[in-house]
Amino acid sequence: MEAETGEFTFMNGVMVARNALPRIQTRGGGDAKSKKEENDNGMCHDDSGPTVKAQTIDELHSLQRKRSAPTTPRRSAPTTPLKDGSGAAATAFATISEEDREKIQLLSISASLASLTRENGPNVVKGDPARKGETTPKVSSAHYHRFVPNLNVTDSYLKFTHFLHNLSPAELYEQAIRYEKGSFITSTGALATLSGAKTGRSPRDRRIVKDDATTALELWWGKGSPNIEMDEHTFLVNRERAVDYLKSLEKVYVNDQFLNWDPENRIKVRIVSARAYHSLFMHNMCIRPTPEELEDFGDPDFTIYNAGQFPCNRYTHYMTSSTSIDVNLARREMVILGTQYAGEMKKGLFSVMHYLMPKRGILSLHSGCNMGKDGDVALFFGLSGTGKTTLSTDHNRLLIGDDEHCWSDNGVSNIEGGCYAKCIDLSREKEPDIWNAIKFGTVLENVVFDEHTREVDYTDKSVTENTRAAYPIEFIPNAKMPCVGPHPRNVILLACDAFGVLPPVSKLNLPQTMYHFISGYTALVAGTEDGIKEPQATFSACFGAAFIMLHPTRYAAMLAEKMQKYGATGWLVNTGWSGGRYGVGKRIKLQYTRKIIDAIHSGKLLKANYKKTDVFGLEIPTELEGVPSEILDPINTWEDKAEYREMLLKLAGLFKKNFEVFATYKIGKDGTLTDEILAAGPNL
Ligand SMILES: Nc1ncnc2c1ncn2[C@@H]1O[C@H](COP(=O)(O)OP(=O)(O)O)[C@@H](O)[C@H]1O
Ligand SMILES: C=C(OP(=O)(O)O)C(=O)O
Ligand SMILES: [Ca+2]
Ligand SMILES: [Mn+2]
Repeated sequence: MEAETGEFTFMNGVMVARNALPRIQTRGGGDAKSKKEENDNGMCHDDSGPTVKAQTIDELHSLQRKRSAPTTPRRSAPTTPLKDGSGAAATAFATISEEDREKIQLLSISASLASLTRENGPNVVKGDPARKGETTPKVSSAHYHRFVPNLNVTDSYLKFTHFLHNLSPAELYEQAIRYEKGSFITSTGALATLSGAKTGRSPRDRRIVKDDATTALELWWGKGSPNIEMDEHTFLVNRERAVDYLKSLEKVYVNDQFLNWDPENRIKVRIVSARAYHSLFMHNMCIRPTPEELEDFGDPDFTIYNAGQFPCNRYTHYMTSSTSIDVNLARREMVILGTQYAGEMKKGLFSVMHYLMPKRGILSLHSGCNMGKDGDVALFFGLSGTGKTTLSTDHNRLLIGDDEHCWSDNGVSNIEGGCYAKCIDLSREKEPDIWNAIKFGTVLENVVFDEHTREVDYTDKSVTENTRAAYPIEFIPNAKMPCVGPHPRNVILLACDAFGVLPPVSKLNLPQTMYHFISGYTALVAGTEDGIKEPQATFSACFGAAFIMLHPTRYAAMLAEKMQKYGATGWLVNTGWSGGRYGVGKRIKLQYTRKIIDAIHSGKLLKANYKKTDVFGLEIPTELEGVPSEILDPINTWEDKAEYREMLLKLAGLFKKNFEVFATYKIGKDGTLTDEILAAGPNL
């Protein structure tokens, strides 16, 4: 069989075997030429199915994508007045046309990208420059606000800036995979990305504009404050640098979204960024507008310029590294240079909320939040890695949010629209809801995966220990939508005590709750290398000193007032070590911590028998269902009791020392709470 050797040739466009085997007969058999309905040119053809409705390849491709339908039914403005003269009134009522809406959006985005020293906003065009024919008609900003020809024209003035506005996750996947190195789809459909050299926040590079008028007086400055100052001029230098960088690119991503599920206190945010990864991250983390809300978005209340791939200029005043995260409250803008860590955007906006909300009498909280079926709400405060995300994600309760909340007279509301979970050592068994949330749409930062199967190895720390997953809150099956709830019943303060001396759970009175809230203690282990490392105590006021804008006592006073008013109970939960310090003991089993949390929620723990510990004076339960009784008092778990005592006193001393700076401040209007709070600390 010659044909099987693959020797074919073309002859007058017809493929024949070289040694000219008899022609293969077409379906139907017999003499083809005798059948009228078949071609008579002697060529094979395939008429087995219906044909496509396109004449060309381009046409075929254009058939594939359907234009997103306008979501709001629009009343079109009548072109001619109606006979009864109602035409004018009808025109006034009519919503604006699609075209005008588009122009308003273009102008708003052009204004966001405007240089402050040169021409007005740049010429912007919506769509991907790589996909010609899919962009909207180019609209020059000159059409709108430059009636006099500007002779002082630069090259950037001549350039059109393409922007991709609120792309869908699918579109952002395509962008990331096509244009950003290190972007891959994992076996469960998540988008694996790399955040670059920075895999965590850079608090020492975070600067806030200090002006003479308001911020100098209002904000917390000086010792202990996270707010490192910068002047307005330097901010503008960095802003110009970021904007120029963004405009020099082929295209930028623009996200228009919301913060805060409380409709009365919702903030409109715009994020301009250079990477699809950043756009998808914020799509997941902020509240996603409905198509209708997006059409009526208008101008944002706050704008982030994320030029993280580009460094700041070290010759610029105040700059101490190539990274700078700058917040200007008066301009309602934030600039990011020299770091691509996406958490910087999320936590930057949180800082802004820590300023805006208290001004309205609303308390902003660095806490997770969930709610039982009966409407009992719990807050979970704690520094990074203490368990806010893990413990607020509870299969038996409704998740309101994992990290940032507001507590107003109406109850609690989540600031965000998504969660940002740590994934180091993540397991399906221990944290099934987070595990299952890592699917299509989720951003997976800095994880390591099998190059072929794309299965993620959550134990691998090759890139960083701070591996993360960012997903929309709806990816958690029992998310509470909308993410709001009534006033909290329990306020749980989480500490990961690597000294191993704090009890797994203590019931706190109000002054104790305030003492521990202001202290904001946790102890993690410095360094991730092998070998035993000394635990490092961290005190971060309000469990979020890195994000608060006002003096800690301002938030503490509001928390005390609200807890008192609504009768919430405070708890201190140690999610850290038991049976010895880090290196000797072990981290308390997540299973036990969950039992403790369950008993707090159900109200059972409130009714338990308690005894008081010495030094810290904490009320600890003697028994708790599902938890071995001996671990409830940490001294039982230490082999060497003298060593325990030594460690306990050491930690107590660190608490005392940390609190010294707060001793001079008064809390509450008459300051009555202050003495009680001071007395609520450890006794040495
Ligand atoms: N007993 C425990 N309680 C809470 N978390 C624990 C416990 N033991 C281990 N962990 C792990 O500690 C980490 C807590 O991190 P996370 O919940 O993301 O903290 P946060 O949201 O406060 O930054 C998770 O990786 C979790 O699996
Ligand atoms: C995103 C962060 O928060 P957390 O670790 O509390 O989840 C962070 O600190 O960068
Ligand atoms: Ca949503
Ligand atoms: Mn978290």
